[in-house]
Amino acid sequence: MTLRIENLKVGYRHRTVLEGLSPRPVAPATLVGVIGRNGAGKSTLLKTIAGLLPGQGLVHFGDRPLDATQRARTLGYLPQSLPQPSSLLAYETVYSACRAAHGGLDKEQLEQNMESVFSRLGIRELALRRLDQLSGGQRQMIGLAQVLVRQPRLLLLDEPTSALDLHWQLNVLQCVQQFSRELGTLSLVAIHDINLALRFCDELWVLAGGGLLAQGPARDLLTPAVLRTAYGVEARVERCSLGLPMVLCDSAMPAYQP
Ligand SMILES: Nc1ncnc2c1ncn2[C@@H]1O[C@H](COP(=O)(O)OP(=O)(O)OP(=O)(O)O)[C@@H](O)[C@H]1O
Repeated sequence: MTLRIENLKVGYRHRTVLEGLSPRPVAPATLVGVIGRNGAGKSTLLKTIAGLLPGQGLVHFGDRPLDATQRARTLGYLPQSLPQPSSLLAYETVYSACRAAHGGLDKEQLEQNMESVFSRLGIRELALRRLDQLSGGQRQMIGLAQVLVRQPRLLLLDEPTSALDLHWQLNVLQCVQQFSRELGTLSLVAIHDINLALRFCDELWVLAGGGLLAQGPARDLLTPAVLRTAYGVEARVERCSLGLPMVLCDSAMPAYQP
């Protein structure tokens, strides 16, 4: 299903964060990286699409508005905060998320879904550990498992790699990419690591100055001018030995205001 957003305004009671947001429609199975400096509005945008903040404008998924019913059926959202530590086992929290999403499945099917998510993410050894005895990064992986087990058609991930080491950062992006391709899931991922975004995302949305500064294929979009405006940095975009673009930052511009 295609995501269509037109003239979207998002923010808080006394503060508009993004206005006139009209990205080109996004096709199913696309992995979109949402990037921009701190405070650019990445989380606010994802929360609005997730229905946690009111927004003005049009958000359609497929041929229907993304309303509460549609969200309950199609959407998976991972917030920036990690799952709260509790005495529950990791397995139990993922199982509850699975039951909530797929109430009609029998026990065997539910267990198959669970098995598939734990082994895809490579976290089977965490299944029987209590959440309050896991590290921050391990809890972030369990949070992701709680979302992926629902098999959402629209996946919103707010900095899913913020607590992860190099291995797990790659692992998560690889899983999300594979998941998007296999199930046709459309994923929006807010992310700070630009090179990770360039490596895995099909398309980037660059937020800056209260709107969408740029949108396009990840491998062509970023230029020194875009990076200067979006982040206030002097940067180069070079090709690595695989021919993929890589951003190298040289300096931060002093007293930068977008
Ligand atoms: N609850 C709130 N009430 C009022 N303003 C808020 C609230 N939460 C965030 N903001 C403001 O909205 C703007 C966008 O914040 P948001 O969290 O969406 O940015 P972000 O791009 O996700 O940043 P980061 O990369 O730091 O996570 C910021 O100026 C922030 O101060």
